[in-house]
Amino acid sequence: KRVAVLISGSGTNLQALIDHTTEQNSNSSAEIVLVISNKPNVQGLTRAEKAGIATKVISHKDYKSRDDFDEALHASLTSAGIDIVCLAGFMRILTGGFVSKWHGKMLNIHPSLLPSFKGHNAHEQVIKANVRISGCTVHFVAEEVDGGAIIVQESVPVYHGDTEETLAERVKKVEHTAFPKALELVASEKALLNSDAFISWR
Ligand SMILES: Nc1nc2ccc(CNc3ccc(C(=O)NCCCC(=O)O)cc3)cc2c(=O)[nH]1
Ligand SMILES: N[C@@H]1O[C@H](COP(=O)(O)O)[C@@H](O)[C@H]1O
Repeated sequence: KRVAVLISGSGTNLQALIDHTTEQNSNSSAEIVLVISNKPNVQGLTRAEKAGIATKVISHKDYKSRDDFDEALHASLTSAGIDIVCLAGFMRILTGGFVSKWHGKMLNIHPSLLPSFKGHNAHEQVIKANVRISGCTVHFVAEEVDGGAIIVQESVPVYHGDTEETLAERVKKVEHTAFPKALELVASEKALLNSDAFISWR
């Protein structure tokens, strides 16, 4: 399956996906052929270039509306013959129109155990809630932000005195195994999204 990864920043999850799909004995069903960032000069673009993967910057600032931005995104993905889209630290909310075109073909990684702690400040919410376990969730992207069907989750302990930084670092380690695992399940069609809430497992 031809995979595009959408990023906005450092791209450590992108790197984990690259390492997994290019490792010989992973015989992965997925091949990353395109990386798109909505921000220029981010480290994730350098990671893609080093791996010989095509890159593109589509800045939301160049578009009048969210719909226009999403349409440009969709055009790039379809012209590259993309089968699966991975959001890896991509920080733009996508319109329902775009999401529906990629139903069951678009994955996102979120740094909490959904459905708890949705939104862009998950670690802050986790620390404030004084929970003792956190982790990451890879889910299909639905119109409701962070509300899509869950594919893979991995947990980590939360320690007293943890800061957002110490927690983020511990969570990122398991993100880098969870995302490749989820991509493999979807690319090999072991995990299929039938309705927005349910996944069928083959
Ligand atoms: N429709 C849909 N689209 C998404 C886009 C990105 C992400 C990644 N996780 C994200 C979760 C939250 C945000 C957020 O609130 N950012 C601040 C507002 C930025 C903006 O104005 O766009 C961004 C990405 C998930 C989703 C999703 O679950 N559903
Ligand atoms: N979606 C969230 O944004 C961060 C992206 O980090 P990176 O993959 O760009 O290093 C990760 O923590 C991920 O959970």
